Amino acid sequence: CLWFELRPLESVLRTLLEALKARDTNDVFGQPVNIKEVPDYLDIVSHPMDLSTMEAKLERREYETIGAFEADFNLMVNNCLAYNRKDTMFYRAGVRMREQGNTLIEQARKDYPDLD
Ligand SMILES: CCOC(=O)c1ccc2c(c1)NC(=O)[C@@H](C)N2
Repeated sequence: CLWFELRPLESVLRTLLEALKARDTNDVFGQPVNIKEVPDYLDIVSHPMDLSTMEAKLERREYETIGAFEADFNLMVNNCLAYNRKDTMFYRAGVRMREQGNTLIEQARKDYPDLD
């Protein structure tokens, strides 16, 4: 439809974001980490990132390329792997999200090289 043609990047990133949300089955990446619940989080993570924040940035057209979107995705995953111990559900969810997300994002970069 016309919308996709006028803003192909926004359309591709929205589709990517929905696919990432669908793979977040434990819903650990959907919202910012709750600092009241995890008081030492900011001692270790200087730049928090989550899928809802990425969605807000997308809506505000803050991503100019697929690569810029990928950078926030990597930040989100690396924060998770840095904060959580290896023997936690959170850490395993981070490894799985990294694997599944990288596959989705790299495919989008191949399908839409002019958007990267
Ligand atoms: C209601 C308590 O929620 C949490 O403790 C919590 C909730 C979500 C989390 C998280 C912790 N830690 C994380 O590293 C990221 C990936 N997600």
